Amino acid sequence: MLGGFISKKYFDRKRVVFVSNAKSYIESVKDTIQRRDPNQTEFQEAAFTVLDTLEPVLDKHPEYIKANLLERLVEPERAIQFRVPWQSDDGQFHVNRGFRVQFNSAIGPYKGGLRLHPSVSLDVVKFLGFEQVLKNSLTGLPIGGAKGGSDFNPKGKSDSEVMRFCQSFMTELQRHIGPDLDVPAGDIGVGGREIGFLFGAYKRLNGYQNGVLTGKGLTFGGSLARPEATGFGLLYYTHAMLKALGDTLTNKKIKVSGAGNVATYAIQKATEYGATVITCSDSDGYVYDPNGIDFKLVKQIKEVERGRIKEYAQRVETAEYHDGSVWDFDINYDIALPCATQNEISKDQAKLIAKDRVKYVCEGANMPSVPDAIATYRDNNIYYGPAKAANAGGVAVSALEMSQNSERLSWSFETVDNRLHDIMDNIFEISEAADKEYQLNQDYQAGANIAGFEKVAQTMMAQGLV
Ligand SMILES: NC(=O)C1=CN([C@@H]2O[C@H](COP(=O)(O)OP(=O)(O)OC[C@H]3O[C@@H](n4cnc5c(N)ncnc54)[C@H](O)[C@@H]3O)[C@@H](O)[C@H]2O)C=CC1
Ligand SMILES: O=C(O)CCC(=O)C(=O)O
Repeated sequence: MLGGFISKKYFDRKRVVFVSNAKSYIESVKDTIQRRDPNQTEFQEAAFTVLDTLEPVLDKHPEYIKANLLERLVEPERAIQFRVPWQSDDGQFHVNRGFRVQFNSAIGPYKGGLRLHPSVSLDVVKFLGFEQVLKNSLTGLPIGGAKGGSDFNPKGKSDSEVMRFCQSFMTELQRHIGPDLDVPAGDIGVGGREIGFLFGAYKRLNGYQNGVLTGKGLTFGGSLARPEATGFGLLYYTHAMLKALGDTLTNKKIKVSGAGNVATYAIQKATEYGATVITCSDSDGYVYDPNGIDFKLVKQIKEVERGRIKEYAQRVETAEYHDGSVWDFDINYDIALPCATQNEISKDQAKLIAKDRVKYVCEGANMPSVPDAIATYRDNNIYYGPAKAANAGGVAVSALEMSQNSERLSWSFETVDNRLHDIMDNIFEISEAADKEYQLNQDYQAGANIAGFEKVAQTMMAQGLV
């Protein structure tokens, strides 16, 4: 069958690409990405990491090559950039950039978070949007992929400044979103406070449509267990992986990075499983507590007081604070759960993870390990749970929030949490099944990419030239 495509020509504007097989087709798609957006290094990292694992699927489905499916998959359906003017408390006028990348709507309305951080750019939003497409597919729920945000820095801003920014941001974003069109939620720098301000601004312009955002407050359509979902889901996934490998979380020593939404609830659930979380961090430094990090205190300092993690060590006698990255801290432990940000683990830091006898790395943050770090895990027989599988619990419960909004009912915490647990078990199972089907030797990263891709690919094929 594949022979039919040998020497097939694709006419790509002025270039002629000879596609002889799956491998050269993938290389030609990577060339196209590089040629179109040479400076989008984070998007390239996310896209190439996925493309490099799809060769066996294309060998099995040469019709995807004929349909030039990968080139369509890596091109967002729509990328919106807009001006966000706002006024600070001292009366000065400021302008930030807003983005929404609506990446793929094959299997449902666009869905994905909004990030407020100075590093946000079209590149970052595209990498996150691309990851979201396959992640959302893995949840088994009917949601397409998107991401958005702004280079606005919420650090040190007053509540009024954050509110005025959110109102201005939504003044533009509102024309592009809707309960059946595109449903944003939180991400770095966007939690319950920001979603409330964004929802209020949307409502003033369009009336009450509570399915337009997720992560809402419980009094206006939010779901119980959404704040906990990403962190809890990460531990349900990790638990499923360890179980499949004949191991448990009990008495394991865990390093967590970050001290935000994902990290806080990951620490809580890990502790409930009988593990000890010995670290957490922010962008200045990390806390080490051999007795186990108290998630309630982290939440109080970071979410309520909006302070720095340094303050944790000032309040807990057994804890130490150090400037720098938690991944440079040399101590033996069992499991690494990066929950801060992209590319936080370099190749050298991955080597230290291996030296520190870590057996498992499961990602709460999006793309926290650089490609060379992932290769280092593989070389050292460290089992690796990639972000798009391990952190899918947040968006999964967002989709359950959409269901509750549609039926105008609220489910109990237990109902949502049980469904989350089932979804995370299923994500591990389908990733493992793809790993076995394609004989990948316990490569759960490739397994997740393939399982997420197959549903989107089949759907895009069924929908014609989309
Ligand atoms: N909130 C959610 O539901 C989901 C979040 N994620 C991902 O999880 C990660 C964390 O997001 P959230 O917890 O929601 O954000 P957040 O804004 O609540 O917390 C982020 C935390 O990371 C820390 N941080 C930022 N840069 C850092 C660095 N370079 N080193 C150490 N710490 C750093 C911040 O100080 C903050 O404590 C991000 O990669 C996000 O995309 C993934 C899936 C869902
Ligand atoms: O809940 C959502 O829609 C967004 C979650 C998210 O941004 C993510 O999975 O990275």
